[in-house]
Amino acid sequence: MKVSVIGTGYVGLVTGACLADMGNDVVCLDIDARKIAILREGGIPIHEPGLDTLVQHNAQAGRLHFTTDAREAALHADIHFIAVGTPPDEDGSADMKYVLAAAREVGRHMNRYCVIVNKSTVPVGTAQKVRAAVAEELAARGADIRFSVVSNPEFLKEGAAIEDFMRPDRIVVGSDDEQATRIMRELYAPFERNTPKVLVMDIASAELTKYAANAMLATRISFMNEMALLAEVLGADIDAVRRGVGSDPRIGSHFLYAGCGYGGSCFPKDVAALSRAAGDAGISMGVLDAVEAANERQKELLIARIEARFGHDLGGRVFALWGLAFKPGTDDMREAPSQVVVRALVKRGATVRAYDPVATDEARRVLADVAGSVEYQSHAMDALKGADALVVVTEWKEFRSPDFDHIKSLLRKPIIFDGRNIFSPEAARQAGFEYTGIGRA
Ligand SMILES: NC(=O)c1ccc[n+]([C@@H]2O[C@H](COP(=O)([O-])OP(=O)(O)OC[C@H]3O[C@@H](n4cnc5c(N)ncnc54)[C@H](O)[C@@H]3O)[C@@H](O)[C@H]2O)c1
Ligand SMILES: O=c1ccn([C@@H]2O[C@H](COP(=O)(O)OP(=O)(O)O[C@H]3O[C@H](CO)[C@@H](O)[C@H](O)[C@H]3O)[C@@H](O)[C@H]2O)c(=O)[nH]1
Repeated sequence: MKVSVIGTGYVGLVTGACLADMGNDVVCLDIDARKIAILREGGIPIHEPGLDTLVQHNAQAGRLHFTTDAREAALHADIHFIAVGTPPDEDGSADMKYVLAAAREVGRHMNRYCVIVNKSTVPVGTAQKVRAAVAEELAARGADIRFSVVSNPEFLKEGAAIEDFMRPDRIVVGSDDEQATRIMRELYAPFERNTPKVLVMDIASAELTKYAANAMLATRISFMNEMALLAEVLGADIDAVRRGVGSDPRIGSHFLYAGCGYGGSCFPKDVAALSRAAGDAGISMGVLDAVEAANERQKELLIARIEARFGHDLGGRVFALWGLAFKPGTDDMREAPSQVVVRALVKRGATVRAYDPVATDEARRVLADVAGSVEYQSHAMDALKGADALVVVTEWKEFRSPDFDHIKSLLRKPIIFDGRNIFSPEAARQAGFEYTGIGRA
């Protein structure tokens, strides 16, 4: 099928590459000429395992093209995916300006019936706004062309995006139009060879499903983070509690890991946007507000621990920081807890010696305001030299099998603050470390 993907960011690029790999003829559009130039030259602008090969393979096969020309994309496709950003507005609500601009581009140039698919995470009611924007553009040029708008939220996780897209748990399609539903079913038919995956529902329910899923996952994390604080005080171990709780199939074992808070481009903004939308609809969502508040507190936890150990004034101290990305497997720094930790350490006078396997360039850009006090290292061990303590913020695999003797020989003091509970407290203590995890006595 002929597809255009509007917005070649994280979701757009994964969607475009995967749909091309399934045999569709895909044009990816972006207003960012730099991104498109990188893609045309065979590079990719983000770090996502396997994505470079998938993009190159499909581009070479002639199924995946990149353009900044909205007209070219509009004329090419029968299905247009809108996958642009929906960042938080000043009041926390989702900013729809990119989605509506993308819709207008389609309306301005389309020349035949098409399905416009909203893949961006958008509040309930957006499909109607998209429809109105497209209709306005058609009317402005006196064109009488039929089109359908459907909602098809994306559930992929960064770091596992291709696997998530290609082996979905479910594909949610919100549609009130039989022709559009048929086209979407046909597009996703390759995923349904063994089990049905497409859940067709009304548009409002599809739009809300996306926010409800992210809010539920964020709630689990904040719940476990609060439980971790309690476990510490009561002398319990949150990791044992996690295993005990998660083995109940009604609860399940995923997304129960306590740590130094959730980050990323989705949970923080989507929880805030849902709470805001609920407020606008006259519903107060106390649970969601508590989820947010608990996460803000959790991101400050490592600093509180460091202060309790070293005092408020950290002038002259050096901290080794392992992990900058908001989670392993990505170079994404959006809302990363590391940003809170680094800025707080620097504010108190410390120097940060940071290492991340892939996010250093992104971190340099995002943390430019504290550049003078952050030294980026190319190897994990180099970050430790002469540091007062090791602070673990992201649980990259390469940190998981530590040579404690080596770490100890490089640090000025054998102290570890483990913000992701990746080390065994017993092993660390046996090796002579002062070890502090999250929710572990
Ligand atoms: N990142 C994720 O893991 C993820 C997962 C599921 C859903 N989502 C949702 O998907 C949407 C996109 O997220 P993302 O992380 O891919 O965003 P992103 O910021 O990485 O990319 C958005 C892209 O859209 C482009 N763009 C903006 N306006 C445009 C226009 N009018 N025409 C063409 N291109 C335009 C931007 O230049 C940018 O490259 C958001 O609503 C997000 O909440 C994200
Ligand atoms: O048990 C856990 C699991 C995750 N996290 C943190 O939660 C954040 C988000 O992690 P994850 O959900 O794996 O990453 P995202 O790529 O942001 O994916 C989420 O957000 C996407 C965008 O909406 C959705 O599509 C995905 O389904 C949803 O998992 C990260 O900071 C993790 O460190 C925890 O603290 N504990």
